[in-house]
Amino acid sequence: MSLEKTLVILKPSAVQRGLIGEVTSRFERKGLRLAGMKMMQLTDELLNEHYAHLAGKPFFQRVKESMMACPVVVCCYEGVDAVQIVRSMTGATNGRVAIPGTIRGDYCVSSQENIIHTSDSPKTAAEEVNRFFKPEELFEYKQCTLQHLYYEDEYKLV
Ligand SMILES: Nc1ncnc2c1ncn2[C@@H]1O[C@H](COP(=O)(O)OP(=O)(O)OP(=O)(O)O)[C@@H](O)[C@H]1O
Repeated sequence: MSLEKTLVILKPSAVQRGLIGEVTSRFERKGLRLAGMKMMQLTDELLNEHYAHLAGKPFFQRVKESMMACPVVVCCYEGVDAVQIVRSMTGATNGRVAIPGTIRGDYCVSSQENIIHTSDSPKTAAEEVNRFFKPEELFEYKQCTLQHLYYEDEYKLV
């Protein structure tokens, strides 16, 4: 168990279909804490870095163009084992085979337009959070003035 930060990108398919609230509410309901969130237009340069592992694939250019179709919403979530939790809530790459109950399983029928990107390991998550957010853009919950909302017992409020 470790306290982790992980990156979620609400892709143009989520933005254009008006699914931002639906998807982010799932992570909030689960109990993950939103540490950072912003809308941004991705660039070819940033996507070459982010999707470097896809560089040899026939769909690489098409995926990059899809990711630049409109601004995306980039989120950083924090929680114990957050990387694995978010990844399991995401579901398989192809929305047609992703299990119902997962985000891709519930909201898409495509491999490419699959609603969200989520970091796939703690190492990748650390790199991706660093790629998309400056440290000052992330809220540190340990400085939260309302920590009793999460840890009432430690604050002797119950
Ligand atoms: N066969 C394919 N056809 C079209 N697009 C694809 C295909 N495979 C992957 N992609 C696109 O490239 C993205 C990255 O592919 P990857 O293999 O890293 O999948 P993933 O880890 O499930 O997705 P992500 O990294 O976005 O969370 C996918 O999310 C999808 O948008």
